[in-house]
Amino acid sequence: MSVDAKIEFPVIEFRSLDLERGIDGWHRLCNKVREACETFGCFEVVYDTISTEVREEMFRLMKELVEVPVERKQKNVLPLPNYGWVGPGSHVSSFYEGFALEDVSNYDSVKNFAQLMWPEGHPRFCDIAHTMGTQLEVLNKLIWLMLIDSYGLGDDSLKLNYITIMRMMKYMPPPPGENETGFFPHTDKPVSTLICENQIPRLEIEANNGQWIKLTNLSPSSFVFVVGDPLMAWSNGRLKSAKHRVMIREDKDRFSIAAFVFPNKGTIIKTPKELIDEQHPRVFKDFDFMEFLSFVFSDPARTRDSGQLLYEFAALTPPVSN
Ligand SMILES: O=C(O)CCC(=O)C(=O)O
Ligand SMILES: [Fe+2]
Repeated sequence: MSVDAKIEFPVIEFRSLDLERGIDGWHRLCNKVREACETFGCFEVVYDTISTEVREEMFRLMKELVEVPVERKQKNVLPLPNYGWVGPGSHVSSFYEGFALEDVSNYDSVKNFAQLMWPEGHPRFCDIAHTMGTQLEVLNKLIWLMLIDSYGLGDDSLKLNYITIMRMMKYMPPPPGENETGFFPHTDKPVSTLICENQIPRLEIEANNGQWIKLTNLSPSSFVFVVGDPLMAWSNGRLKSAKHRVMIREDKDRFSIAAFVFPNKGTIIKTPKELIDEQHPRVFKDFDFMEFLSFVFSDPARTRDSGQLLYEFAALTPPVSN
């Protein structure tokens, strides 16, 4: 993929013949995924199990979604702060609009969302959003499994009860001649995220040297996997939560979809003991995910650069080696 100044952003192809646990191809993928997540905190995954037809249809339906009256959009409220409908001119940016579909792999939950937006119902939206959301959940699980295998851990070491929240976003073009922040720089607070866009490349990732890498050439079958703060904590700081942002330019509307892994109430984020030793002393305390979210969304923490919030909330100083 083409990137700014010679930093090679990882592109990993998930061919179905390599996706059998234990075979050589699987181990090669595990190592690549781990290396990408340790170096960049994210990578481009080429995954054609989610068909381009479903994906394109989803973006077409999102164009219908943004046309529903504001009174209906306002009904998209989630119990989590800052999730739910966020209209243009919010804290995110003047040019952003986002909806949140809670528990997207659960058909009834998708139906409830559709009923709020289209009181007469919208079976096509339900089918496509549920299919896409469920497939994104499967892809995320696959990537987690690769991370577990690459560290030689047991299956239970990253076993959480969670839901997948699918955020559907639109970025409007800024005034002519201007380059604008569509989504401010941040690390994700859910455990991990998969992002895709309607072929309008505007996502940027911060590399270790502080340089922003523009993801300009994602394939139509690609998704961007992003390590969130809790996954970084789980891995004892080996995996990096990637700072990312969306920079928009005057031309077309950009639509994107992000599938976030949200642990259920009461979930404790805990580093497996196998990832702690003399060389890798424990960096973060165990913490309750919801308490971390409350911290993040409490003032004044929310207004600060989010790249440091995990450290402020959970870092052990000094790190401990047992
Ligand atoms: O729209 C995008 O590509 C990214 C959105 C994002 O980073 C987020 O919702 O956390
Ligand atoms: Fe994000």
